[in-house]
Amino acid sequence: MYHIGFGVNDLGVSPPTMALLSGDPERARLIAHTYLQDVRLLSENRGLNSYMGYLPNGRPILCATSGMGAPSLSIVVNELLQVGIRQIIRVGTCGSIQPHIAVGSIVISSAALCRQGAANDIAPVEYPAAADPFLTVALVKAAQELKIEHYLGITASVDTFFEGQERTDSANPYLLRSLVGITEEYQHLHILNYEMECGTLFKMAGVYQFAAAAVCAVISQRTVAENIILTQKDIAVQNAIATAIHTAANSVF
Ligand SMILES: O=P(O)(O)O[C@H]1O[C@H](CO)[C@@H](O)[C@H]1O
Ligand SMILES: O=c1cc[nH]c(=O)[nH]1
Repeated sequence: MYHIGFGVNDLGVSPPTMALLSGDPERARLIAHTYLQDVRLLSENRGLNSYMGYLPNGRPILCATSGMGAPSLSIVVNELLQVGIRQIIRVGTCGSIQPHIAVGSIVISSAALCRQGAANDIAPVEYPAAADPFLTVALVKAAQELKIEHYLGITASVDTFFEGQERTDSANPYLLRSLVGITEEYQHLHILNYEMECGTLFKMAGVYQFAAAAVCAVISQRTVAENIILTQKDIAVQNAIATAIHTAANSVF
């Protein structure tokens, strides 16, 4: 495959059908090398690092990189489907927009408000961006079993980290009028968090007919400040990874 840098022939006689998909290539590497056995690097093409390995129960699984944002994710997901992947769990990071959702916890997305241009090339704007219910319940069950603080609800997926998430402490302090107050509006709509991939992933799942779910580590608390809390990022990410791995290891998907 041109972008992900590997093909079905690189996946052996019993190829994986599930992928854990991270925006950050370093997270894909961390998941593979911390939790999987017999790990093999498949490709580092364009920084879209992909690894294949085995869960303790012998199940093969892929750890792949989406890159940041929906255009890159849409290419990677399309190619992953072409090599036989049928279940994708996004293991991401996000910013909480609700006061009770603290940094360090995780958000499991039931659906997404999809404000993403790439998704409009794949499905009408009104098309639902819904997570797979079975995979999502499995994530919740995993977080419960691991006693990880978790929240289930709607995620806002947008195309920009700064303007689209109403950040003004950046190179561009001037927001479009249509974006001023959008976070408060989303709070009233009971949206839990901001990130940049789930909406397009979920719409692709509906159109391409595969199962998608997402668990994101909360690394900023937007009711308090705009910045990322680096001191708690590692624990938050570990919580999201552990939840995804527990789900993959205990599910029959
Ligand atoms: O940590 P990842 O998975 O990249 O996810 C989040 O982090 C990036 C922005 O910092 C965006 O991709 C956003 O969705
Ligand atoms: O605030 C945040 C944190 C991570 N990723 C996002 O998109 N936003």
